[in-house]
Parts: sequence; C-alpha cells; structure tokens
Amino acid sequence: MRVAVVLFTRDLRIHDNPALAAAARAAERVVPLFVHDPALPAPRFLASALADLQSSLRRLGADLVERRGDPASEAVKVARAVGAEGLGLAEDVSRYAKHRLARLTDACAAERIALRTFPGVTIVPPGSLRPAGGDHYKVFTPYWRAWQAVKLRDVERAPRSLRLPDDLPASWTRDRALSGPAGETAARRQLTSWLRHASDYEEIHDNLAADRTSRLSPYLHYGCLSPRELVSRTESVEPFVRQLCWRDFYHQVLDAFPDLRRKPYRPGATDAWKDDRTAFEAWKAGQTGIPIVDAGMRQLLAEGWMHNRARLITASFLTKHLGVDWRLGADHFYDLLLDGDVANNYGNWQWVAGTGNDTKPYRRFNPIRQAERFDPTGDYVRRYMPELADLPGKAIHQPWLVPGSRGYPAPLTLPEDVGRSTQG
Ligand SMILES: Cc1cc2nc3c(=O)[nH]c(=O)nc-3n(C[C@H](O)[C@H](O)[C@H](O)COP(=O)(O)OP(=O)(O)OC[C@H]3O[C@@H](n4cnc5c(N)ncnc54)[C@H](O)[C@@H]3O)c2cc1C
Repeated sequence: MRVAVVLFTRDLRIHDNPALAAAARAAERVVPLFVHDPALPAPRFLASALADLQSSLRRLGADLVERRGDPASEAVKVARAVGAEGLGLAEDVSRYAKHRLARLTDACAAERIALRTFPGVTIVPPGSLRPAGGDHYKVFTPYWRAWQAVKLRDVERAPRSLRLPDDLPASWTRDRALSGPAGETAARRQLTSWLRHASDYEEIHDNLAADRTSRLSPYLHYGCLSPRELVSRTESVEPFVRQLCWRDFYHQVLDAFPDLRRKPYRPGATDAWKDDRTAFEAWKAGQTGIPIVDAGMRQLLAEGWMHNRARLITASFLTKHLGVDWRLGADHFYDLLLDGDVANNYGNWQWVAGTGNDTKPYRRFNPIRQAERFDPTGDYVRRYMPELADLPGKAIHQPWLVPGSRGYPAPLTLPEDVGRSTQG
C-alpha cells in the first residue's frame, strides 16, 4: 500500500499500537492523524499527551496531523487528500466510539478506502469472551477465570521510522509546546518507577495514606500506555493484573449494555433515588461532616484523581447513606477525574449503588469502619482536611466525639452503629 492514515483516538502512543504498527508495515507513507471533536472536552492532559505523541512521531521521521471537526468526515477528507488506500484505528466500545466507527464505515465505503479496526484499548477485546448462553460476562470472578486462560496477542514494537507523504499542507501540523515529560513518555517513566516497589501492591494498595497504587489510570484512559504491554510487564504481580482485568470487564459490560451511563444495568434494580440537592452539594464540596468522605471529595477537587478506596467510600456514602441518585455522583466524577472513563466510571458507580454487577447489591460501606481500617493513622484525612489536622490518630475520623468547634460541619447523617455525642 502506498499511503495509509492512522486515526489516533484513545491510543496516544507509539509503543504497542497495533494500528500504527500495521500501517508502518503495510504502507510506504503513513499519516498519523488526530481529530479534535468540538463536542468533546479538551483537557490539558490531552493536550500534553498529544504534544508528547507529536514529539515521538517527529523522532520517527513523521509528524502529527491535527484537524478539527467531526472525526469521521475529517479523517476521510484527509485520506482523500493524500490519496490513502487504507485507514486504521483502534476499536472502542462507548456509544460515541461506535457512532464514529459507523460513520467512518459509510464514508470510507463511499470513497473506496479500506477501513480496518485494531485491538489496543483493552487487553482482551470486548465481545471475544462469552459465557455459555450469554453475550458478555455479568459477574467478575468467572470473567477473571476465563480471561486468565486467553492467549494474548504479541506486544507490538514502536515503528523504527515513518515517512509522511510529500506535499502535506503545512497548516495540517503545528508545533506543540512540550514542557517536561508528558503523555506516553511520562507514563513509561511512572511505570518504571512504580515497578520498583510493585511487589507489595497486594498489602498496600488499599492503604489510603500510603498512596502506593500505580496512578497509571489517566495514562491508560488516553492510551498513553498499552494495557496489553502493561500486563506483560507486571505478570508477577497478580493482584495488579486482576485490577487491569476489572478494566477489561467493565469495557465488555459497556460494549454489551450501551446505556450504562443512564440506566440501571441489573434488571429489577431500584431506580427510586432522592434528588436531594443540598446533600449533593455538601458531598461535592467535601462538607458532609464525615471526614473520610470529605477528604476523598477534596482530593478529587484538588487533584482530579481519587484513591480507589476513597472512590468506593464516597460513592457508597452518596448512594447508600444519603440515597442520592448515582447518576449525579457519577457525572460529577466523570467531569472532574483525569481518568474519567465511561466504562470504568459508570460501571463502578453502578456496582457501588447496587444497580450494577455486584453480586451483593445491598451491601453498604460504613464510612467510619472503612476509615479506621484503611486510614488507621488518620494521615489521609489530615492531608486534605487542615481544619481537623490537630485531632490525634484515628480520633480524626469522628470529630463529633471530641469537644470544641473547628468550623467543620456536623455529619449530614451517621451510620447507625457509631458513637454520637451531644457536642455536635
Ligand atoms: C465510584 C468509582 C468510580 C471510578 N471511576 C473510574 C474512572 O472513571 N476511570 C478509571 O480508570 N477508573 C475508575 N475507577 C476505578 C479505580 O478507582 C481507578 O482505576 C484507580 O483508582 C486508578 O488508580 P491507579 O491507576 O493508581 O490504580 P491501580 O490500583 O494502580 O490499578 C491499575 C489499573 O487498573 C485499573 N483498575 C483498578 N481498579 C479498577 C476498577 N475498580 N475498575 C476498573 N478498572 C480498575 C485502572 O485502569 C488502573 O489504572 C472508579 C472506581 C470507583 C469505585
């Protein structure tokens, strides 16, 4: 093939990028393309990931072509302009991604451009593992068992070099400023440094103050790191690989149930939630009066990221204690999280709310017991709650038991079995 276009979407990397590797093998000239869809948010993280991708592509001898508009029509316009015979992209599962692919399929067919999709967003492609009599796995443990037996595709190397077509319009590329490591480069560094102490992941990953999870989720979301390559580099840390499998699990759930963002996944699950805006605003602001919940919410506001244990506690408190609609909480997370991901965010929210894939949908986390277990020294709360920092040890988890005013609200509600005081 003379010319091929690679449409980058959620695979902003050169290592183990099957669409890019195939184009580099099959075509004499390759056009790496990213289309900015004005309908989608454009966070700073994405801009820096694109800057890093551009710098890697330039090192290989190519560049990043950037267009703005509807991704399907822009991609086909570019393909037509460079005389491309083929267009490749990574297959993805959200409703948005499926519409994009449907439009691309029609437009490519009309222009006689060969369209090919590739794996790479997940480790095991959604839909490729099916239980007997079903189109997807509804429960994690059997999925994990089946997933572990899959023979994975080989990890692709980064291309050695790439050549753009001659006479590409200069306005199609632009110099992106790159200050410090970002995108794929930062992801690979982060992985290398985290791998040094990954062996204690199982013991420590739930300890909130230790903050020792990989923090790779934003990079995985934008595909700056290939989840397939990540598995090959972390094989010995099975509890970590299991978490990566959760990611695949929710992607195959979303693939089969495109309404995951809005409709309860579990047939018969309750859909009767309160629309208590006062409670919801207090929860968003980290002002519920339950320190572990407020610390999590303030971490989200400050960093655009939250520890997984805190996500579980805060989501459970909103839905199971305050009775507020999971969709409100999930949308708030989705807007603020750097790793905000349709499959993982809404899948996890539905799990916690009891409308999703949890086999024990009525469980609810007691935030005080969770705090005492996963933040036994109180240091996680102390990090995000300066007004409580003078409370010693785990007393910080129940400030209402310690006399004195701290400008901190009384709890909106308390789990039934915790100590109460008249001091407020
Ligand atoms: C209410 C709620 C909302 C969430 N929303 C998101 C989201 O929008 N995007 C997102 O990537 N994760 C989400 N998660 C899952 C999890 O909290 C994050 O993936 C994790 O905290 C990211 O930190 P890390 O990379 O250090 O994780 P690590 O512990 O280092 O795990 C490595 C990777 O495994 C995957 N992973 C870990 N736990 C889960 C899980 N429970 N479900 C799916 N994948 C998982 C992630 O890709 C993560 O980066 C959510 C969890 C809950 C309870």
